Amino acid sequence: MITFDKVSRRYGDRVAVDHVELEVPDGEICVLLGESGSGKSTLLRMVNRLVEPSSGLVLVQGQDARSVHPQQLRLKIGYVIQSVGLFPHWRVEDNVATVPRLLKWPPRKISERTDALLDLVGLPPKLFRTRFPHELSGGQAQRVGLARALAADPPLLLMDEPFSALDPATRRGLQTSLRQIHQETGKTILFVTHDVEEAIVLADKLAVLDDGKLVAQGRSRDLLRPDAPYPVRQLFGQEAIAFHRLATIPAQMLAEPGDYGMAPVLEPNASLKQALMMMLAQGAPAVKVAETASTPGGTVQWSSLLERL
Ligand SMILES: Nc1ncnc2c1ncn2[C@@H]1O[C@H](COP(=O)(O)OP(=O)(O)OP(=O)(O)O)[C@@H](O)[C@H]1O
Repeated sequence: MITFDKVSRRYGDRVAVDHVELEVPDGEICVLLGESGSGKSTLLRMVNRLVEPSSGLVLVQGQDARSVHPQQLRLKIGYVIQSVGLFPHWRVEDNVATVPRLLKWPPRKISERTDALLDLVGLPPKLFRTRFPHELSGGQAQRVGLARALAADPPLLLMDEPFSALDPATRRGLQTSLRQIHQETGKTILFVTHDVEEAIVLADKLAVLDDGKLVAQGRSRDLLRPDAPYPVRQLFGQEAIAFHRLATIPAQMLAEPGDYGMAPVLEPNASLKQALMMMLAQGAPAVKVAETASTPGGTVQWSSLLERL
C-alpha cells in the first residue's frame, strides 16, 4: 500500500502537487490521470524519493518514505519510464539482472529468474536473452524494461507514461500484457498516463489530477458519470463520457439468453464499448457474447445497450 497524506510539492511560487490525499491499495493498479503539467510525475516520484514533498507524508507499506535510505527504498520499488533507459552496451540478460546482481543473488538464481521474467513479458529467452537494446523494437525494449523492474520481485511498481512513445497497436499489446502480469504477480502498481483510454483499460482505481489537486478518485465506472466534477468531464470530453463509461462495463452483464441468428460474436471478456463498436461497424442490431466454462454468454441488443448510455 502507498499512502499520500496531505502531500504538497512547491517549486518557488508554483504548486506542482497540492495537498493530495490518496491511497493505493495493495495489489491494485492505481492510474494517475491528468493533463500535461497537472503534477502526475511529481506525485509518483515522491514514492521512490526522486522528489521530496514540501509538506505532508508519503507512506510506503506503512513506513514514512523519508525514514528509509533512498537506495534501500528503490530496491523495493520497480520503476518503469517512457524512455526505458536500458544500458545500451549490456545484453538483455544483463539489463534484466541489474538489481539481482546488486543484491548479490547467486548466478544460477539470477539466470533462472531472467528466463522466467522474459517468458512473463512475452520475450522467449532463446531469442532475446543475448540481444543488445539496439536490436529490439520499442515495444520489445519496453518489455525488457518491465522485466528489469520486476527482477528482484519488488512489491511495488511505479510506471511513468511507459507506453506513450509506442504506436497504438503495440501499446494495446503492452496494456493487455501488463494486466495479465498484474493478475499473475499481484503487484501494487502506480501508473501515470494522460491517455484516457489507457487509464480505463488499466485502472482498478483512477485518480484524476488537475493543476496539482486530486479532483476525483474511485473506480472508472463510478467516476464516468454526467455529473462528474468539471475537470473529469473536460478530460474525458463531455459528449464522450457515456461512451467511455461503456468501456468499464463487461458486455457479459447485458447478455441475455437467446440466439439472434447471424449476430456477430464478441470475445467473452469484451466491454460494452466493444459491443457498440461491433454493432456500428457491422450494422447489426445485436451481438453475441461467446460463452466460457464459467460464464453463460448470450446476446446484447442495441436497445438494452442504449438504456445503459
Ligand atoms: N524540477 C522542477 N522545477 C520547477 N518546476 C517543476 C519541476 N518539476 C515539475 N515542475 C512543475 O510542476 C508542475 C507539474 O509537473 P509534472 O511533471 O509533475 O506534471 P505531469 O502531470 O507529470 O506532466 P506531463 O504529463 O507533461 O509529464 C508543472 O507545472 C511543472 O512545470
